[in-house]
Amino acid sequence: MSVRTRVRVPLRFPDGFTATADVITFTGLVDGKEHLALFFEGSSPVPLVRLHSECLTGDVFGSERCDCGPQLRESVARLSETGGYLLYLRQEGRGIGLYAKLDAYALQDQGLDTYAANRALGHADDERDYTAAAQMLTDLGVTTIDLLTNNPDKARQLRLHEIAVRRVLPTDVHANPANMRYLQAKVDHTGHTIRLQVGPQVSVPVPNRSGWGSRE
Ligand SMILES: Nc1nc2c(ncn2[C@@H]2O[C@H](COP(=O)(O)OP(=O)(O)OP(=O)(O)O)[C@@H](O)[C@H]2O)c(=O)[nH]1
Ligand SMILES: [Zn+2]
Repeated sequence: MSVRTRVRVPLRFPDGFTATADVITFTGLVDGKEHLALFFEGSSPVPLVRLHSECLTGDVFGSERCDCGPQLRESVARLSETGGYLLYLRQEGRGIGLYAKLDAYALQDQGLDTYAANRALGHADDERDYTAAAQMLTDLGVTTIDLLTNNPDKARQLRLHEIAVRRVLPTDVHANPANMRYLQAKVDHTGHTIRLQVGPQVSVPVPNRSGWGSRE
């Protein structure tokens, strides 16, 4: 496994935000998928890393059923500020694929929560494996990271693959009426560190970006 290609790409988002990243591809990743790394220049010896699981509906079309689109936009903003890596992982639908995710949405419209819907379709709650992400980091010479996520499983799996996660930093809370139930299920079921508040809210920043219970 190794880096295959590295190309510089100027990025412009629909809201006018711009950044520049090196887009990096790989050979020999364990799951054979076309995962990407985006490198943002910075001076920190320990890079900030975001593992973003593909979500076509949220990332591309702006679906409000989840928080993926705003998390992606936030990650790029933070990474272009501090430097680091965005790993864009082809794990659509928590690893079950796009069509199955939409089947799961249909079941959620009948009352199941996001995890029960997966199980009703014969899938596990979360089928994501981060071995390839660890391989990508290793290929890039990155062994110690600060990880931007609310999902404890990402840090746990990376550590199993010898990636030292120095700090886990939460993303902002990107709640709206259409994704509230989904975010609540993540908190209740998988221990996602999302500070949900009661009542309507939109993209509420968490006060401390240095990690839960710690300050820089
Ligand atoms: N199966 C399924 N997948 C979903 C659903 N909603 C979003 N996803 C997928 O979930 C993945 C994102 O996972 P999340 O649980 O939102 O967040 P996370 O990656 O675990 O945690 P963060 O790092 O904090 O973002 C993407 O691949 C989405 O396509 C759903 O209802 N069912
Ligand atoms: Zn999503």
